[in-house]
Amino acid sequence: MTRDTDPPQADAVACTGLAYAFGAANAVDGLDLTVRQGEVFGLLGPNGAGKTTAIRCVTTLLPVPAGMVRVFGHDTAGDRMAVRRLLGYVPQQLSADAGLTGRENVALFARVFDVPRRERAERVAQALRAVGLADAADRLAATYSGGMVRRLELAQALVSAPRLLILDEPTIGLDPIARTGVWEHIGAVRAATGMTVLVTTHYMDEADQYCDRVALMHRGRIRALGTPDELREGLGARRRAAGTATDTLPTLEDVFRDVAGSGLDDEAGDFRDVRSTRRTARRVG
Ligand SMILES: Nc1ncnc2c1ncn2[C@@H]1O[C@H](COP(=O)(O)OP(=O)(O)OP(=O)(O)O)[C@@H](O)[C@H]1O
Repeated sequence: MTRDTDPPQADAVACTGLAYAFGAANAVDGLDLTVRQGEVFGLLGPNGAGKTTAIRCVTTLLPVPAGMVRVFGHDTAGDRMAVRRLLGYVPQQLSADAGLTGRENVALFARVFDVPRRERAERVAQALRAVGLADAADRLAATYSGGMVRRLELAQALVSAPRLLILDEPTIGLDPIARTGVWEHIGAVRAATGMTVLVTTHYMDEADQYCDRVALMHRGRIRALGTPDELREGLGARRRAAGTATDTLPTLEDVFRDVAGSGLDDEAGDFRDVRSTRRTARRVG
């Protein structure tokens, strides 16, 4: 599904030399990244790797001080509104209002995203159905479980029929069944619409199972990129060459550790990262 205004064959996301610093700290440090149309792309990396900062540049919520970001060929710097119309974003932070019903929460997003008034009621109902919340639509969000809240936030992002859905740790703090539920609903919408998905996650099993390609980000840059199989086989080959191969094929977590090294345990992340992760986990848990 392309639109007339899109440059032909444009990638869903193309970042070239993207850099973003908070004061003297380079959160994103020369990021080159391409997300192809229609794929589910996983951005992985330890706390503080720069994933959220990069994603916020793609969504236009942060400016792009250095480098370039294009979404379906539209430059985020020059064509901000065109980019915003193309994407749906589920941030780490809570975006649903506990004092509104599920339907009211989604309707609010429909208004903000300029869904035509005549279509709004049906589009809201459609988004709620797509995430399995039709029966709970008229209950206050305060009564929802953590998994239902996350699916409600997904419906909020889907109501504008985005061509690119960006999810920042969509399943953090959820139990395994709720996690599967979130991914199944994403998969069903994707199968119906061909939507592209860019997701960050710390769950390697999810990346392995649901992502077409993954990129491992560390200290502001991409350190490894490929399908989960390619990454595993690549590490296996390096281990064979070094004479350290074992009988079992490496896991994606092994690849992650190989790329991030000791930075995984003690160098990356800070108080802000921990606080943000815990806050998210608490409210959805
Ligand atoms: N508002 C901010 N002010 C100052 N520093 C920030 C801010 N936001 C992020 N940072 C710093 O930028 C770096 C990248 O953070 P970012 O949140 O992008 O990483 P992340 O990979 O998304 O981490 P996590 O997995 O914990 O969400 C970190 O060192 C972080 O401390």
